[in-house]
Amino acid sequence: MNLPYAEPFRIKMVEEIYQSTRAEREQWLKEANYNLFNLKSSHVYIDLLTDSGTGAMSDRQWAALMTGDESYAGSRSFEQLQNTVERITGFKYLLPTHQGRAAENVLFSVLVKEGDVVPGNSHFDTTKGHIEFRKAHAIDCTIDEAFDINDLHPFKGNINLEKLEAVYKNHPKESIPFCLITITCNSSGGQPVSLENMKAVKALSDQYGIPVFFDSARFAENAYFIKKREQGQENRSIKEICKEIFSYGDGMTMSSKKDGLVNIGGFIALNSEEIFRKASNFTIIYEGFITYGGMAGRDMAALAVGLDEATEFAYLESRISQVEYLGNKLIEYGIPVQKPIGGHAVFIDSLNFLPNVSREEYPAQTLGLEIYKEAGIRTVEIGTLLADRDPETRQNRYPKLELVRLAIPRRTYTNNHMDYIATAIKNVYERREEIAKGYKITWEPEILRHFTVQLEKA
Ligand SMILES: Cc1ncc(COP(=O)(O)O)c(/C=N/[C@@H](Cc2ccccc2)C(=O)O)c1O
Repeated sequence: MNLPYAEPFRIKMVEEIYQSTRAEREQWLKEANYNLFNLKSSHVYIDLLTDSGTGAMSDRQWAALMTGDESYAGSRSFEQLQNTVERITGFKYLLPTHQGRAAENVLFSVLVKEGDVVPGNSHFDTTKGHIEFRKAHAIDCTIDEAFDINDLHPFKGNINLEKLEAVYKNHPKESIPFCLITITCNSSGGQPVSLENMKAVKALSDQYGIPVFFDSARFAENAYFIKKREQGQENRSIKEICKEIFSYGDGMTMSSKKDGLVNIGGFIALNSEEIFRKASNFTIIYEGFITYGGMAGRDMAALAVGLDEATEFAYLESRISQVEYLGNKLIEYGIPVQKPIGGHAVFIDSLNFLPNVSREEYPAQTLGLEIYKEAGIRTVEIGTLLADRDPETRQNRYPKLELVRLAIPRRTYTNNHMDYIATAIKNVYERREEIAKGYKITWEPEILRHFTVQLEKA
């Protein structure tokens, strides 16, 4: 009999988590203005709000913390990180930042100006926010299959080359600073981009003289899907595939809080010395000197180890199998989810789940609140709230998919927790007809409203 899969690690430290009653949770939601970001972590039993910075570090990463070099300039830890980034990505120049959106802020301060357009697959919230904040426009060229949750296309993060070429033809080259490929594609459900598509995007972009950058938050998970799903890749190592991925780009931004396996950190990595020099000035203004950029030496040391661990097949097989385990349980219960299951999260289609809640009353947010009430599980809305209002018309932008994301932190929960989550969602699904009213906004900020929006029952 074949031996079953099991984690390639054992647990050496645990952190207590707390159960609560439904009555307590209903009160806490009211106090939180029905925004799950406002809950105290001690009021959350299983936290699926994000996979960003919420994973567990390894013993070797904790050991690396003790060796951190906190020198202001020329830190040994920076050198370790720089060598690791170059070895994995091939990019020569490195600028650390305190997290991913800081890397976007620095790089876009150099490359993005008012009136520009930035095509790509689906840009995620802070990335789009940093483009629109500069009065530029993000253009989503994702393949149409990505928006049919039942279509089993293996690479739903792919860019439609006709859509991309139309952008290149309809806008002057000077107003297209770069094409951005997000790997994996968070907004379409943690869906990967194939090597073939990356290669074709790079060739088309070279033809029009447009640079290509990667938003690389979950690049290792993308490489895993390439190895498992793309013809001819099955015998290559994750690290070999990563090197080829980045060979199709001119640079990258990175939120190390995901596939860096650390709790804080980000970076920019580039081949262009000119862009590096210009971005260095903004790093000094916004983040810190260019050999630490808002990160402590110890965090850079832990990140150097984390990047090596995150690009190992055994770890990725374990991490992604757990997400798939939860996704398959929900599919077994008949719950509408984005398929194939994403790399870092399971995404529930709230429009199919709650047909009686109108889009104007934020069905995905409504479902997330019901799941919390049911079992103390925190999720996040990836739908109209996250999509923000149109910068010009200030009208709600209704995305094709109205999703509740169950983001699974790395090396943190067991499959018992996955079973608990699946049962809780099944319970809500069985009473979905009773849920007919959603929520309305009582206050929201100008941009990136989903983090701080305040709501009340409609
Ligand atoms: C593809 C991609 N590119 C850049 C960044 C910015 O990186 P950073 O500034 O956060 O380090 C992110 C952040 N993604 C977080 C954001 C979030 C959303 C909801 C709840 C909590 C957090 C998430 O998906 O969970 C990302 O996904």
